[in-house]
Amino acid sequence: MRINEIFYSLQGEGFFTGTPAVFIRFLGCNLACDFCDTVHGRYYEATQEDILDTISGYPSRHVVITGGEPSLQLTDEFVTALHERGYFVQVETNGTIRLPDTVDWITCSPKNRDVVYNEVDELKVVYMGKGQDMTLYDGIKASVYCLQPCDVKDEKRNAVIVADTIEYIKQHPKWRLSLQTHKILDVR
Ligand SMILES: C[S@@+](CC[C@H](N)C(=O)[O-])C[C@H]1O[C@@H](n2cnc3c(N)ncnc32)[C@H](O)[C@@H]1O
Ligand SMILES: Nc1nc2[nH]cc(C(=O)O)c2c(=O)[nH]1
Ligand code: SF4
Ligand SMILES: [Mg+2]
Repeated sequence: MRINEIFYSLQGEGFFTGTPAVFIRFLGCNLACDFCDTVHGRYYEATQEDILDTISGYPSRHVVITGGEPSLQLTDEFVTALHERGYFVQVETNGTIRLPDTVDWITCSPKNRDVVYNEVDELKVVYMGKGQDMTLYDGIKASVYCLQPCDVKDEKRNAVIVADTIEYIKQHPKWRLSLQTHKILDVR
C-alpha cells in the first residue's frame, strides 16, 4: 500500500472530534480540490503487516483512514485485519467510489454530484461561504450532518467563512458546526 503518513493524534473534525485516533493517510486522489489541505505526493510503500505493526504501538483502537482518497486502496481484507485487532475503522471519503461494507463509520465529504452513497454515517460538507448550493446534498441521508468552514489560508477570509457557516447552521438546524480543531490547537 502507498502510505503518505501514519500518525497519532486527536480526531480534529466532525462527530468524533477530540477522540484519540491513529491516522493512516493513503497516497493518491481521484479529485484535485483547489482548497485541499493534504500534502500530496510524498509516500512510502508498506505492507498491511507493516501498517498493523506501526499502529499497534499506539494505545487507541480508533483508526481514521484518510488521504488522498482512501477508497482507491482500502480493501475488505485490510478492514477485517483491523477488526481482528480490535480497531474501530472510520474512513474519510469524497464518496465517489464505494468503500468495503465492513467499514464502521463513513464520513463522506462530497465535492461533486458523483456520490455513490444515498446514506452514510456522517456527511461533512466543506462550506465556502454564503450562496453555496447546498441542494447538492439533499439526496444523502446521514446520522450526523456537519458543516466545516473551508480553510483558505487567509485569516480575514476564514473569519468571514466561519461567520457564514454559523449563520447557515442557525437557519438550517439539521447541520452542526465542525471546526478543524487540530489547526486551531496547532497539533497534527
Ligand atoms: C483531505 S480530505 C481526505 C479524504 C477525502 N479525500 C475527502 O475529501 O473526504 C479530509 C477532509 O478534509 C476536508 N478538507 C480538505 N481541505 C480542506 C480545507 N481547506 N478546509 C476545510 N476542510 C478541508 C475534506 O473535505 C475532508 O472532509
Ligand atoms: N487531527 C486531525 N484530524 C483530522 N481529521 C481528518 C483529517 C484529515 O486530514 O483527513 C485530520 C487531520 O489531518 N488531523
Ligand atoms: S477529494 Fe479529498 S484528498 Fe482529494 S483533493 Fe479533494 S479534499 Fe483533497
Ligand atoms: Mg486534514
